[in-house]
Amino acid sequence: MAKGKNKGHEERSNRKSNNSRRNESKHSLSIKSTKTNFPVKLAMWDFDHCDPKRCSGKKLERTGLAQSLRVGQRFNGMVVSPNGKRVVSPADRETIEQYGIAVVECSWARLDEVPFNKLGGKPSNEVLLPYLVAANPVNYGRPWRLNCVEAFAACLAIVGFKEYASKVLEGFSWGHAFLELNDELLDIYGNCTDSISVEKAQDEWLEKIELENKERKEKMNSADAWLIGNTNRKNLNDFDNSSESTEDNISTVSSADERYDALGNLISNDSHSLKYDSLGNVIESEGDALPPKYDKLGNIIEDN
Ligand SMILES: C[S@@+](CC[C@H](N)C(=O)[O-])C[C@H]1O[C@@H](n2cnc3c(N)ncnc32)[C@H](O)[C@@H]1O
Repeated sequence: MAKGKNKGHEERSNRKSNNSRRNESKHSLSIKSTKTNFPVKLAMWDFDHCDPKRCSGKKLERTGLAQSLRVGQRFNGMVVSPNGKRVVSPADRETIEQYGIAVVECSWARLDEVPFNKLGGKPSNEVLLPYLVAANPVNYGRPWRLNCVEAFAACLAIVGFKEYASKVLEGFSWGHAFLELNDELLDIYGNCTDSISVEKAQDEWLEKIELENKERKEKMNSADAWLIGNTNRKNLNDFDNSSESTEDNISTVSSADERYDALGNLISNDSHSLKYDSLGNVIESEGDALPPKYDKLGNIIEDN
């Protein structure tokens, strides 16, 4: 089992002398994908928070596609991280070609344990990903909460390396679904010029799917009204002991659980409506609420 280099990073870093830290930074500049011929350098700071069997970052490391970095180890490429202050854009292509991409392999629930400012990337290269929907089995259908391999793939596709994006996802049985689910959006972002235009495209997309969700909700409400009419009929039927019942129909419509793909299409329909807490964890709730609104970090800003 490959151990994350940054497990208990603080105890270790206290023991290190300043000199050895300086040497480590110099050493990092020579990182390359030595085991594979993958044309872009992929790296990660791994905090060992996740189950190694389900961890996409560790899998990439095992197959030689990604390399592990130590906290403080310098990395001059793009750092895709929840600490980013702008979104990645096609303008970052050259940096990626030259220096690569790094991600932070950690748990979404333990972001506060990650020393983002000490990792070793250039602050100006720290970027967020724009709105995209996860296809991995842990967070399927959730916006913004991509896993490490999806984050690498998204970044590669946005800067115009779609083929490399497919290649990095190849080892994952669900990998192709990530590019399919986000195909149109990735093309839209890929045709932008800079971070500002990617954010604008994202906001327009979000407005579009919000409008579609509202329309869908209105349609569902009118379907409910129609079924209430039928309930009256059911009461009459009860009188004459008829076996026909509309109950099943009513519960199907009024407790629909909505999860959407990047196009705003319904992708799952369980027995409850989904709501998320600020970490993106699902909390169950009764009723047919609209999906919540998120900020660019995936935090809920308006819970419908
Ligand atoms: C929190 S970890 C979870 C990793 C997961 N355990 C796995 O198996 O890959 C996912 C990492 O991907 C990157 N990432 C995913 N979605 C992102 C987004 N919307 N913005 C910025 N970085 C993102 C970040 O580096 C983040 O730390």
